[in-house]
Amino acid sequence: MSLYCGTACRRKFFWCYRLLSTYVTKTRYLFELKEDDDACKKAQQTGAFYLFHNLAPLLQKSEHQYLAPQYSLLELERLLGKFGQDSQILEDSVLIGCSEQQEAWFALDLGLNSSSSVNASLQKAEMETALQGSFIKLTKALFELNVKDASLLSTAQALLRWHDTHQFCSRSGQPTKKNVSGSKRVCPSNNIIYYPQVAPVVITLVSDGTRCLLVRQSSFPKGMYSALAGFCDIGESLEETVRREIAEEVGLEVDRLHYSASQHWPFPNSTLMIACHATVKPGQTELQVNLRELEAAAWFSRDEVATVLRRNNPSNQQQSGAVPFWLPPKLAIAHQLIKEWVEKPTCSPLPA
Ligand SMILES: NC(=O)C1=CN([C@@H]2O[C@H](COP(=O)(O)OP(=O)(O)OC[C@H]3O[C@@H](n4cnc5c(N)ncnc54)[C@H](O)[C@@H]3O)[C@@H](O)[C@H]2O)C=CC1
Ligand SMILES: [Mg+2]
Repeated sequence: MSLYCGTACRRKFFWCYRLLSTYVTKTRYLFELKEDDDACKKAQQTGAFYLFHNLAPLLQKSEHQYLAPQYSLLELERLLGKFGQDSQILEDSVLIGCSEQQEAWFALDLGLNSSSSVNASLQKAEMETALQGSFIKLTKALFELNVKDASLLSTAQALLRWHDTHQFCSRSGQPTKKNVSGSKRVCPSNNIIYYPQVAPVVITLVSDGTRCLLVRQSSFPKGMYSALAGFCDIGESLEETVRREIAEEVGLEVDRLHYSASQHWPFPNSTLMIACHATVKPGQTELQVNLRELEAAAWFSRDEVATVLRRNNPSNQQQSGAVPFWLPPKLAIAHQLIKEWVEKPTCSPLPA
């Protein structure tokens, strides 16, 4: 189908098309690969593969950061052959994106118990030697990856985990079958389609106008404080979740709130973090911390938070002993929310 609406406006639309073409073409190519098994199999022939072992990505350490190596199908088949593994395991790979030149990117886990391969779990140490890298937990590696790799590997891990934990139909109990791209699983006995799940979570930086509220869960790394987060309950709007979570966890009522940004977050499962700023009424700031949810919550001044942001490295702080807390790393949306508040403390909010 033509992308132009007619000869008269061809020139004008040519410019629009030229401006959008890379992104639109890439998006439509990925859509085709998700829907069409044959096209996706073909794309694997020229595609690149990222490797995992039990959900830990294969990484190579360069001077200052981790790099995620890519392998061609041919390289992968050779490697599998070397380990006496048949290439059926490739059926477990999932599509995670593509380059601007339409080179499709896939992820494959060599350590999970595969449904399609007899001898699925390959020896981790032997693989690492052959691949000249290490399978490193994403929780450890994420913050030392560049933004592109961090995002790709987060997506890959979430998708691989979802397939690993959703291999059976919850209605019939029969094994479900993954399509080639991994965008869905289907139960052959009743045709129920299962799509990868994402849980919406709101993360809110609460302010009383001059201070912001930071909280700690006992599961956080020592000394780290963050914005207040919570899963959306079924039936709730985003605004309702923000109001409920703030009331539940610290006993405050939201006066105004506004949306800031969102982020896919792979821990502990796939969540969509929806980041907001909220204000409470001045004079209604007394905290009643729910100790079943939080270990601590406190108000911090803009100066205190700005100081910690400037030197946000827990080991430095422990050495100097000068700053009692630290904040989530740059890649986390909590960091962006806090930074936004420090830089623009009086952005115009909407009523909740
Ligand atoms: N990217 C970032 O900057 C940050 C991300 N987070 C993420 O936000 C998420 C939610 O924060 P929490 O305060 O723990 O949520 P929360 O305040 O809703 O409490 C967690 C509890 O909610 C219940 N729950 C309801 N629906 C759930 C679901 N779909 N999955 C798991 N538990 C569910 C469970 O009982 C669980 O123990 C966490 O997974 C955390 O990793 C938290 C802070 C910063
Ligand atoms: Mg919470």
